[in-house]
Amino acid sequence: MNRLNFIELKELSFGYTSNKTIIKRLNLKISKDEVTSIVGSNGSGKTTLGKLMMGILKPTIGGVYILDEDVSQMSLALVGSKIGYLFQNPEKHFFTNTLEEELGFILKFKDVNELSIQQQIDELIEIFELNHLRKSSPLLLSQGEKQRLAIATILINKPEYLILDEPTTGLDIERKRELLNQLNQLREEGIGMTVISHDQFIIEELSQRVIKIHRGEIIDDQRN
Ligand SMILES: Nc1ncnc2c1ncn2[C@@H]1O[C@H](COP(=O)(O)OP(=O)(O)OP(=O)(O)O)[C@@H](O)[C@H]1O
Repeated sequence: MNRLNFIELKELSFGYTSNKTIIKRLNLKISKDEVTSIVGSNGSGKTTLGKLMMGILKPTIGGVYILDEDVSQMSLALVGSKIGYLFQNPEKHFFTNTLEEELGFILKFKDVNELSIQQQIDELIEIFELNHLRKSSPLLLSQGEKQRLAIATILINKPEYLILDEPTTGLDIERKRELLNQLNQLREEGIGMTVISHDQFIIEELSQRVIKIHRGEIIDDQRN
């Protein structure tokens, strides 16, 4: 397997305040060819790590590199064109009145014509089985529908890689299976993924590599 490093962390350290280090000198290479799960107990630093990987948070020491490019030198929009980030709370993604508007929003700011916007919206609505909800308010959807819409809004930007923070929160086993199928389909299309999760089902079914974090340090790194 070609394990080209997609994301690399070098001596990465971070604290929200100067007196408490949350991420401690992490060194890690993440390949696009396998799904990587990041696991660990509450408060171990998983979400913080995900936000550092996206450049949403800035390291105190060390750095994050996407395909050898220093994330601190990249705009959030540029990082966002390469990596789609699913927030722990999918509602953080929504700010329009209907599901269709939500999906088309980003494309309106790019040089994309109306017909192409509509085609891309229709395609994602089909994949994520949201057709009956086109005119619904994103905030009124069920948890599973919100997760699917949030992932669809990320995919419309055509990222090469996804970082998914707790993608199965609030989903029953049937909805988890549906999401798993959709994520596996994306993998087959060549989209890489890191999944931050407590959910044993999604970790076991989706990932080939499991990294365990404890108090901001890697304490285990296993491949299936
Ligand atoms: N904005 C913030 N300001 C200050 N401290 C924070 C902030 N966000 C998180 N923390 C602290 O950083 C530590 C790591 O939090 P983080 O959310 O990264 O953990 P986590 O492993 O994702 O937890 P969980 O599994 O509960 O989501 C915790 O002690 C948390 O209280």
